[in-house]
Amino acid sequence: MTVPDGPAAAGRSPAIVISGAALRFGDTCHFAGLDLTLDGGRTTCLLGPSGIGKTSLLKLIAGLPAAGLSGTVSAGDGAPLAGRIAMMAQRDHLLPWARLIDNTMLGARLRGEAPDESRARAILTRLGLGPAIDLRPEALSGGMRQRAALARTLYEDRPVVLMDEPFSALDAVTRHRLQEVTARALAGRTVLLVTHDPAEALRLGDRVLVLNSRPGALREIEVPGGAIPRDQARGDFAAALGRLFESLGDGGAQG
Ligand SMILES: Nc1ncnc2c1ncn2[C@@H]1O[C@H](COP(=O)(O)OP(=O)(O)OP(=O)(O)O)[C@@H](O)[C@H]1O
Repeated sequence: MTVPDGPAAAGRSPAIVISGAALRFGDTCHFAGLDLTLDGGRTTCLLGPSGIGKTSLLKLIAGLPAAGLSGTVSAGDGAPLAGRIAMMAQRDHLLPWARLIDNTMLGARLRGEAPDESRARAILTRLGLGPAIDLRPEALSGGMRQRAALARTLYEDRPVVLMDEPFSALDAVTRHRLQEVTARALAGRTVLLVTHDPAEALRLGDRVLVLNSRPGALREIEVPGGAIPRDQARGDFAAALGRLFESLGDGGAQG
């Protein structure tokens, strides 16, 4: 079987409204008063210096408790967000004793649902992990483990997907190919993707935002034209890349 591109519920991928988000530890404020709406059914890429609070923002949206973090998050359609979000964290969180295919279907098992092995196989094959389906995590390379975590996230088939540097451990060719596979699989969903790779953000993002070192300040970067994943050979891609590097270089400060 094949993996369908985009969600069956593409039209039901809600906007996400974040209000008054803050990350503070004692006298240190990483961001405060941050308001952001993620467009429903579209991909937003978030960049910013290490330690600025990008992962924390993902945790806030996912409803994961974390020290120092506050703010409200709601769905634009007014329905609860619980059960509608899949998150791919920086750490793969693979169970060491479980085969790759069982790690992929872990969420279903934990929820007491019947796992769909043929769908899991199709996703793993599409991510280039077909030959590794029966291996345990100790036998996987770092890049394979990251693809395993990606497979588990895609298997969840949620309308809202949060991804924290999902391709950071991959070689350039595999990264490029999996950006395409992932973009197709997530088309029509509400996606927030954190990355340190400016070209990746411009390939995949309907919107590209930089979280800067002035607490709570987000800067939106004008994106190039073209369908996602965008063609890096376009002239306006290089221009957008220049703007994005400039923004990252000055801490994302608003000009
Ligand atoms: N318990 C804590 N006490 C003090 N500071 C903390 C604590 N937990 C997290 N932090 C700080 O919160 C900040 C935000 O962390 P976060 O992981 O969200 O950043 P990030 O932008 O995702 O970083 P990276 O790009 O390196 O992944 C970091 O500077 C971190 O040091």
